[in-house]
Amino acid sequence: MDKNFQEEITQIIKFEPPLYKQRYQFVKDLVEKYKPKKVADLGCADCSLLWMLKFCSSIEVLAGLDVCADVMKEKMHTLSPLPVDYLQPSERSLTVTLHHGSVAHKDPCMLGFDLVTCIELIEHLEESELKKFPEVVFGFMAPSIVVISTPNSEFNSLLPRVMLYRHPDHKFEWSQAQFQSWALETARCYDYSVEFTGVGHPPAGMEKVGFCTQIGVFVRKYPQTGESVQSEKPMEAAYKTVFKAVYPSLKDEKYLQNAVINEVIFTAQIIKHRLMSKREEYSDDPERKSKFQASVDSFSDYLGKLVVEKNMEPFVSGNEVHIPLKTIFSVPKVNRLCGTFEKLCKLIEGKVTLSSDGSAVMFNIEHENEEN
Ligand SMILES: C[S@@+](CC[C@H](N)C(=O)[O-])C[C@H]1O[C@@H](n2cnc3c(N)ncnc32)[C@H](O)[C@@H]1O
Ligand SMILES: [Mg+2]
Repeated sequence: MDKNFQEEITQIIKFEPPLYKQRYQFVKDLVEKYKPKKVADLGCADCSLLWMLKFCSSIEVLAGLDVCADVMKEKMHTLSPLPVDYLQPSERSLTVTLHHGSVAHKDPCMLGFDLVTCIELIEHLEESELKKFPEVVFGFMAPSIVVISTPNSEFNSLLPRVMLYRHPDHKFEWSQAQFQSWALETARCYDYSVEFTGVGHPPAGMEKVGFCTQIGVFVRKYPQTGESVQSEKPMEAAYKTVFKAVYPSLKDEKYLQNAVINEVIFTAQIIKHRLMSKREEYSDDPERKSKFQASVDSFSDYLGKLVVEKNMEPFVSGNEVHIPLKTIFSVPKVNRLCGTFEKLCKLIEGKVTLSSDGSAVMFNIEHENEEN
C-alpha cells in the first residue's frame, strides 16, 4: 500500500526513479560497498527488497521478517530458485528464509547477520514495540551494520494531500531532529556510530527541508564476539518460518559433480570432433566436416592454441578415440571447477567412460565409422 502511495506522490513531485526504488537502490549500494554475507530485512512486506538483494553476489544468507504473514506470502514464490539456477548452479551458496514475527521479539534465527535493513518500518511500530526495537536489533542481533529509513515529516508540507501522516498505518512521523536524536541515543547506548543521509531531494531552494525519506546508517564500533556467546544460552524460537529456499550451488558436491561431468563430456566431444575433422580432411567428405562446426569453432580455436604436451595429445586407436584427462584438465573452466587433477578424477569416477588405465576419456567410434 505504501508503495502505491509513494508512486502517486512521485507523479506529482516527480521523484525519478520512484522513492521506494531509490530506497532499495540505497540498500543495494550499501551491499555493494560492504559486501555482507548475511542480510536480514525487517518488515520485508512483499519481499521486493529481498528479491533485489538475491542478485547481490556477496550474499549467502538472506532472511525476511514481517508481522504480517499474508503480505509476505503474496510474492514469496519469487524468491524460489528458477530452472536456470539448476541448469547453471552458481558458485556461491544462497539460502533465503522468511519468518513470521515481530521486531519486538528476539529469536536466535536472527543472530550472526552482517547487515540488518529496516526500510520504512519504525513508523509502523506501536510505542511499546518501538521501545523494545533497539534492544532486539542493536543489543541482541547486533549486526555490523543497521540501516533504518523513515519518512521525514518536514517534507510533508511539500506533499499534496498529506494531512497528518503519509500513510494511515503510521504511528508517528519524525522531523530530522527527532529521528537524529533517537538514532544518536540508540547508537550511543549500543556502541554504534551513525551517519545520516536520505533519498528524495527537496526542490531547489528548499534544501533545509531535507530528504523526503531520511536514512540512518549505523556501524557497530566493537568487533564481532556476540554470536558464540549468545548461542551458548539456548533460546526459544519466537518466529515461525514460512518459507525456505536453498539455491543449487557448486559448493554442494552433487551440483559440482554434475557440472564437472557435463564440462568434461562437452570438452571431450569437441576435441574428438577436431581430431575426426583432421582425419577427414584427407577423406574429402565436406558434408561430415561441417558437423557441429558452428557450435565448436571458437572453442576449437582455443583448444588448438593450448600447449599440448606429447603425452597429452588425443589419439585414435582402432575404433577408440582417447582424450587424455590431463588435456581436459588444462581447459580453464574444468580447471577452475575442480581445482586439482585428483578432484577431477574423483568427480568423474564411474560416470564417464575412461580408458583401462583411467588416464583418458574414451569414445567408441565404431558406429560412426559404419555410417561412412
Ligand atoms: C511500509 S511497510 C515497508 C515494507 C518494505 N520494507 C518496503 O520498504 O517496501 C512496513 C512493514 O512493516 C511490517 N511491520 C509492522 N510492524 C512490524 C513488527 N512489529 N515486526 C515486523 N514487521 C512489522 C508491516 O507488516 C509492513 O509489511
Ligand atoms: Mg511507512
